[in-house]
Amino acid sequence: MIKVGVLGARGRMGAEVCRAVEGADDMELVAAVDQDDVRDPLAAADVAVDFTHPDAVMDNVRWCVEHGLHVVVGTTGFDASRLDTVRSWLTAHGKGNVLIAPNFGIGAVLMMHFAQKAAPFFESVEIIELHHPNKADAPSGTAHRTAELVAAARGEAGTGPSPDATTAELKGARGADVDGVRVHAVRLSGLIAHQEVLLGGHGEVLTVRHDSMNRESFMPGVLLGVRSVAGLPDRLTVGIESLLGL
Ligand SMILES: NC(=O)C1=CN([C@@H]2O[C@H](COP(=O)(O)OP(=O)(O)OC[C@H]3O[C@@H](n4cnc5c(N)ncnc54)[C@H](O)[C@@H]3O)[C@@H](O)[C@H]2O)C=CC1
Ligand SMILES: O=C(O)C1=N[C@H](C(=O)O)C[C@H](O)C1
Repeated sequence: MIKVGVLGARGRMGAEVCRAVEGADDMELVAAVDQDDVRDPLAAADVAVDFTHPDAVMDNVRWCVEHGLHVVVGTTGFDASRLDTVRSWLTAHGKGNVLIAPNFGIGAVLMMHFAQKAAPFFESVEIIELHHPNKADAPSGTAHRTAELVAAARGEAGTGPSPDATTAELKGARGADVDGVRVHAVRLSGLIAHQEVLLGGHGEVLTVRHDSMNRESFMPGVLLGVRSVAGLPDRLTVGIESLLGL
């Protein structure tokens, strides 16, 4: 039986995780913690799951690593510097692994994988992510990671930069620049989480799109992460691609 604690338990995702854990035959929910709650009940867990806020997640991960817990992190906002900081905490503390994934949706992970494979074959690649208007960060962690993966694949293949003749731009019109890939963020009532990767070539456009229709869709990936984190080969794993054999 895997004992699970949830950080952000009263949030949109955290509440979904609590339900999923309580519905899993091989898991027990031992702690459900939210803002201003004491974290001590988490010490009874084998695995902590964090779906909080980019401004809160680092202190939560630090606390969990210091208490020897495995941590599954869905909260976004991780850059290379934050990942290096987590690595330093893991080096200082011998127990526990950390799995950080900007998206636990199986379809979304496949979208990122397909985009990474296709990107070197097209002259232009841009990303449009679309989310509910209650989202705190932009662009999304998924779009940021997709852009990083696309840029790395294009770099390895020697694919040049996407052509862009823009010389007069209203600030923000061309979106964010992530490793040379333009990322555009839409915030719209009625949406949950959606992303399109647009790949343009000579006389053709390939669109890779994923739609998360509800937050339950992320749970198979989250539960896979909870079941897998203890046995991962590295102390820190980013993304669940390796858990899916990609
Ligand atoms: N990796 C993935 O598959 C997914 C990641 N996310 C990410 O998860 C995060 C949360 O998203 P939502 O659940 O929609 O947000 P939300 O705002 O609905 O929930 C966040 C919860 O965390 C709580 N919280 C804030 N600071 C805290 C702290 N220091 N300790 C404990 N709890 C704290 C809040 O009170 C709130 O209940 C965001 O970063 C979002 O981008 C969201 C969906 C899927
Ligand atoms: O805030 C959300 O809702 C989501 N956040 C994650 C991200 O920033 O990529 C994952 C998914 O897009 C939903």
